[in-house]
Amino acid sequence: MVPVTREAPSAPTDGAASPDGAGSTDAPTTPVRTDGPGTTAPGPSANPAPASTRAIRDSSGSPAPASARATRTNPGSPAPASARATRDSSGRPAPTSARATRTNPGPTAWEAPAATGPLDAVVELPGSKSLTARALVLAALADSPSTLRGALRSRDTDLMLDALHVLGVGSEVLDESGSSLRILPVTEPLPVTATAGGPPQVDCGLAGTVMRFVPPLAALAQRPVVFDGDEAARLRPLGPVLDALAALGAAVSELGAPGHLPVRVGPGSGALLRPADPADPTAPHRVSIDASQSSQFLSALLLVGALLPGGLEITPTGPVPSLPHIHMTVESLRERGIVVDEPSPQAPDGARSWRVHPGRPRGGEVQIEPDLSNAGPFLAAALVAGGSVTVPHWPARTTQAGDAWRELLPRLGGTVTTTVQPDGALRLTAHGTGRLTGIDADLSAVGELAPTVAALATLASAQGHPSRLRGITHLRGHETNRLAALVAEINRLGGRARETADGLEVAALPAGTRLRPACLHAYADHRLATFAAVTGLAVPGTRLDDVACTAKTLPGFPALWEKLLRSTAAQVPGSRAPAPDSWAEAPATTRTTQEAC
Ligand SMILES: O=C(O)C1=C[C@@H](OP(=O)(O)O)[C@@H](O)[C@H](O)C1
Ligand SMILES: C=C(OP(=O)(O)O)C(=O)O
Repeated sequence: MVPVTREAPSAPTDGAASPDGAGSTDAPTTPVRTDGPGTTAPGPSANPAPASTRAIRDSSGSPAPASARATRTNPGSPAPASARATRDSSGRPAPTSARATRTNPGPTAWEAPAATGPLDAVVELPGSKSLTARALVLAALADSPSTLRGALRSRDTDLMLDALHVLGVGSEVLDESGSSLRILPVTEPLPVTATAGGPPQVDCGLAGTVMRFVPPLAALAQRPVVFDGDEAARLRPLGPVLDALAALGAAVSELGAPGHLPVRVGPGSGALLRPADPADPTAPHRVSIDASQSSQFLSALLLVGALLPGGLEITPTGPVPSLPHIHMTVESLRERGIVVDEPSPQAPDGARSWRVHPGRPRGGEVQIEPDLSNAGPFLAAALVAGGSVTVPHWPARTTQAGDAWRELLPRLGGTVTTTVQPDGALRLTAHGTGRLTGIDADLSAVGELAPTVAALATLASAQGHPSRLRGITHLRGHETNRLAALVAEINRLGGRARETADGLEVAALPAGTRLRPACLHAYADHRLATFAAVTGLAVPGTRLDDVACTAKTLPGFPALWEKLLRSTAAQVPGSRAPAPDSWAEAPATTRTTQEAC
């Protein structure tokens, strides 16, 4: 296996490489083996990024120069400022720099509104983060321009768009909301724009999709690209992707802690652009990868596989979490004409291979589904407050993990009904009474739903019901160590939670226990923020140190949540929903307080 190199920390230099490697300064200088597969994300003190590697950021802390983030109608020509407006959490266009920097909690906390009565709400959700990320990457590599409708515009997806611009991809915003986008693709070697002050840089923010899906594209580019992100992103695991790219012949240099951002990835001698076997150009490239820490490692390779001459065969060495996300990747490829062979579901871990046949994804129209994972907190609110919450445009068939809400919510004390819309999609309604039940669930396939499940489990524990969430070891490498964070926040509320080897347990409290209002911590994690919002419904006085981090995947969350709570069935004539003890007397409004957590 070709080693990933670890550089003595220094300001990275540009290394324009021709596909045959001439002129590359991206090649290893001191080949040093770094981490092995299975590395877990170290705690903050275990992973200090060397100060000198931070020199690639500018003095303001903004990782990428503004020019690199400009939306372009074709490579190299900056688009008008209006085309790159994004929305802040209030829905107003945000300055470009707002999405390039980490959310700063600041001195104010958000007062999570408590439920004042049963709900009767319809919530329209923006597009799926995961589908938007895949649609952007595949549109970037397509055989013709693509038009995305219903795309999510959030911090993660805007960073993805910015990253693709660095790789030469063009884009145009087609409507006022920014959710209709035209993407102008590139062919390999991807025309990465040279920059004067060093290698082009990609800011991954805290987006797993950006930090895992884009480095393989840099391995097909004209020159190396440096990837970095938030401090918290430097703790997220990346090593197996780097190992796999290096094994395939890319030039990979770790600039900080082994297996973590920042890294430089380049084409090296261009091995990924040549047949794996010159004697048999139809033979696929082959690689093994340990994807037990994140399904995104496997998705990252699947997304780029068709571009390699002969295609790519990938064999995960062990279990893969979040399998619906792998199906989503495979379906996204197939919808664009790429042939993918999947292993038999019966094949044991370590003996499963995915083969992506060579080809170029088709461009054209793509409609993005609403984000069903982000539907979770809103649907959960019906179980906590009582009443009902409806999400329209729920796809009748989907690969999204969030479809599992249909099965999970009834196990937590709710009921779920659907009606068919004229266009064939569903209107999905969650109904609740305020009475919750605990759950014992293996969430390995749907780990991103765990924080919302944990919020309901916490409230169920105060009604006398224990819960156990299993199969989610990999949540320790999410935006924060979610198992540790959830346990800390549940206990801060007066619950009794503990980490297990592969998840967490929430012990039953005496039925009728009143949880303690507290100022909860988001850890810059959007799903910890929505955990606080859901628990706050039944624990009046709950506050949150950083609601702005919800902009990672759902800009406008506080306003949407406030609107949800205004739609109480109590205000609907004829409503007869029961009034649980936990309802607050205060009206449901979202406020911030000057008091810090
Ligand atoms: O591919 C994707 O879009 C995602 C895959 C999953 O990652 P993990 O397998 O790391 O959990 C999921 O949790 C994440 O929110 C999005
Ligand atoms: C794990 C998540 O995000 P990411 O795509 O950054 O991994 C998530 O959204 O729950």
